[in-house]
Amino acid sequence: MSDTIGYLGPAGTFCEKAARRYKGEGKENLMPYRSIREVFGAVEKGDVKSGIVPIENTYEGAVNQTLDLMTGEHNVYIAGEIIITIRQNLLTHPGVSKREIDCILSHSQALAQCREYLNTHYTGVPLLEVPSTAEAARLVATSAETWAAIATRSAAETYGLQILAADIQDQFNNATRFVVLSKKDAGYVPGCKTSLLIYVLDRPGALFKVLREFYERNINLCRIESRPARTRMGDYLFFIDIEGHRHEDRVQQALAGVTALAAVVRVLGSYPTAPPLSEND
Ligand SMILES: O=C(O)C(=O)C[C@]1(C(=O)O)C=C[C@@H](O)C=C1
Repeated sequence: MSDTIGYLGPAGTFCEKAARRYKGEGKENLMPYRSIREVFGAVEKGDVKSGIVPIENTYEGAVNQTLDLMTGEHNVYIAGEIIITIRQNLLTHPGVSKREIDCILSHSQALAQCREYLNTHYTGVPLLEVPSTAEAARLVATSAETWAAIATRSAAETYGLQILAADIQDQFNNATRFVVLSKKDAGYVPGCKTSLLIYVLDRPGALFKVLREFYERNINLCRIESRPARTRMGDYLFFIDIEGHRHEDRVQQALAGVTALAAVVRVLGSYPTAPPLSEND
């Protein structure tokens, strides 16, 4: 296992780029997995020391599969995060022209981030969701000449494809936040955040009272996201990120208050807040 990092592969994904960036170029020992679920499983089984998975994008929002896996019994924690700029490219076999393309493959998030571009330039061309951008590139390289992939520049090099169109994402400052999964979260350092999973019974003011526990202790909420509780329509789980480490007194007091109010409170992890995107990222 050593210090291997599992990531959503194959080689050439944005997840791989995030893993290399997080550990520092040349220092990483990476292991690709076919799905986000397999990365969770590898961390839980101890096959890898940590794993990196995408959790939200500035344009398309949450990576729902990651959130849903966080609610499962995987017994892994968030121990870190990193944000990288996402530049999507349209890749084809060398020599293929725009009018020859009859199917475009990519990860659902990548297709969504290029929705307007595709509607404008490839109206009516079938879109095919696959587990990652690099898997899309690999499939194009080994399949029909007239397929195209939305993927990274490094995937073009890895799979011998041309970049027919670069930077096709609809939003220029497109970025994705990735979280680092581990069997334990990070120890206290200044500048941490804590991710929580909270389930409250459907009562007037229930969520307000939970949020008030943070407000009254001057704890800033930096994210709140809901996902279906998969019980009945209108029942939700809340993913809340707060500033502060779970070992800080004010956070512990707030969590004690929330625990008295909510049906479920799970600390997903405390970890250092990612540095802001660099200009030349
Ligand atoms: O498919 C990849 O290359 C990934 O790293 C996954 C992923 C995602 O799930 O959001 C990461 C960044 C991009 O937003 C597109 C896809």
